[in-house]
Amino acid sequence: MPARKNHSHSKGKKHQRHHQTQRQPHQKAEVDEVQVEEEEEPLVIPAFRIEKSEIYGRYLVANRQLEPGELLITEQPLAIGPCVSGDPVCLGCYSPVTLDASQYRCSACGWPLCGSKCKGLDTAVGHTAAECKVLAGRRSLAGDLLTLGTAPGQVRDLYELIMIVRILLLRQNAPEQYALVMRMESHSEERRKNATLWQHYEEKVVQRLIELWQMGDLAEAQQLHEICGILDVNCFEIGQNGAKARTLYPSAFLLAHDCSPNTAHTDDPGTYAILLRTSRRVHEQEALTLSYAYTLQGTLKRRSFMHEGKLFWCQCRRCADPKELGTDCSALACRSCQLGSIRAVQPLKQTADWACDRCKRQVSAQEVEHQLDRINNDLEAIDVHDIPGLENFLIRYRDVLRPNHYLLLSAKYSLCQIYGRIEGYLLPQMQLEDIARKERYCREFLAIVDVLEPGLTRLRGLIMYELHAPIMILAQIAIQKGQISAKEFQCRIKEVIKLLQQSRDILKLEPQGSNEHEMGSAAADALIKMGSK
Ligand SMILES: C[S@@+](CC[C@H](N)C(=O)[O-])C[C@H]1O[C@@H](n2cnc3c(N)ncnc32)[C@H](O)[C@@H]1O
Repeated sequence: MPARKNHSHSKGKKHQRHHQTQRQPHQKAEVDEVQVEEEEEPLVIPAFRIEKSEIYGRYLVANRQLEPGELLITEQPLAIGPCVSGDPVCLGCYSPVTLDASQYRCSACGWPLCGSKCKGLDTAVGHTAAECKVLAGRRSLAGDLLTLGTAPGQVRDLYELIMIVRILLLRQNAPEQYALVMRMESHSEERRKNATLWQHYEEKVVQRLIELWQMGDLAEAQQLHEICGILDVNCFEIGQNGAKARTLYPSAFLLAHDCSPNTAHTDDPGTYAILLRTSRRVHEQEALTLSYAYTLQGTLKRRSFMHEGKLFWCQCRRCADPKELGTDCSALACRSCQLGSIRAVQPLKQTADWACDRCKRQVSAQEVEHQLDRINNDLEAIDVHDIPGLENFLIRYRDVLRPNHYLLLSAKYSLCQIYGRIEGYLLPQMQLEDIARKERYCREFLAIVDVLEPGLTRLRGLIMYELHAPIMILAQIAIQKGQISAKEFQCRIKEVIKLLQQSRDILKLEPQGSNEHEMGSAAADALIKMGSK
């Protein structure tokens, strides 16, 4: 299943899988002024510049109209490390590992690695000799504790320290890179006011590194808190083909957030470089935006995620709209009148009551939040390959949530991906009604993604690929049975071709070697077989 790519610490949910100018790659984003050099050099207007505002802080603005798909930034990470998820990964390449005794481990520090030939051994983006020395010196406090019997929380806490140690090593070994990291926003002052958050990092990171790991010579407490803040605010979550890491990039961190953004990014599985493109047309003077949160979540959830991790309340057009740009993807069914929809009346006020648009019954935001958490837990408890389980989930909540609700869409997206792909439900084995259901779910999902992540976005590319197959099969069956005319058949085939073309054009932007790129190639092959370009 393709992994979701989100800016920073958006939590990976099972059922939600789902800055460069025209000039050179790796160019710095500091392009405030256009330099006129030699007379014969054509004047190149950089695609964007850095601005500063009271609301956003530093952010990037388009210097001219940008067309969909323009490559704006491609740059290597300043720092990379395991995500804060608790899932053990190889310190060299971030692919999943186990904690059992048979797992290959680094002979010096004892941390699990994918194998002796891991591509990330002794590279700047993997397990370096300097890091190994630090960890080997604390083997009994770190690597040796990573066993099957270790509590998941403790595993998570140990992995969390890796990226912090790597940044401290930058300070010693690459001071310029360290300085770039330390220029990033940490929101330390606001974080300090949140006693629970501050105490968490004080215990889990600061005291551990200074007192237990005896690393006080590399950083004081204040700096460690600063680094924790920088990581929470600026990290990207990346990874391809099962690998998962978090990264800091020298200029991509400057993009402001929007819940329906105008850029999309992906990462190179070999180098972990980010590739950031416009996903749709961006007008001159428009801010360049990406989404720090998963876009297929409701306003209540997205806003609290941003507030917790990034320390701001999003006020974007989508957040301000009770119907979320017309998608209505947070609406609940009213239990009282059974007719109306319950929505946030003042979505920018996080704790304001929600109300039914018919009978006006009010529900507190807290009650809504609890209800959504319960439903989300139900969904998370279902295996992603459990088709009957997911279908039952849709039945159980169809009278509780409105049809476009993000939790229903999440289940539908999982179903779109597994119908046709798992034993018992492979396309030739599927009942006609199941094929038709796959088509319906794909269409419903695509209609929402078209609004929330319009243009050249991976999610659109993936779902369009999923959608082409059921349309094609059902059209073939229908013409064979004489249920549709040749004209109608042609019309459906035209739609299939259009879906495959768009899917190919989007997914070919994904890096070579990624599952998404493979799917783009499959779309291209299917088009060739159909005699189309
Ligand atoms: C990754 S940083 C972006 C760069 C940052 N503005 C700077 O000057 O370093 C994220 C921070 O930018 C600010 N920010 C980004 N998007 C915002 C938005 N839509 N509304 C308010 N603040 C935003 C918040 O302070 C957030 O914590």
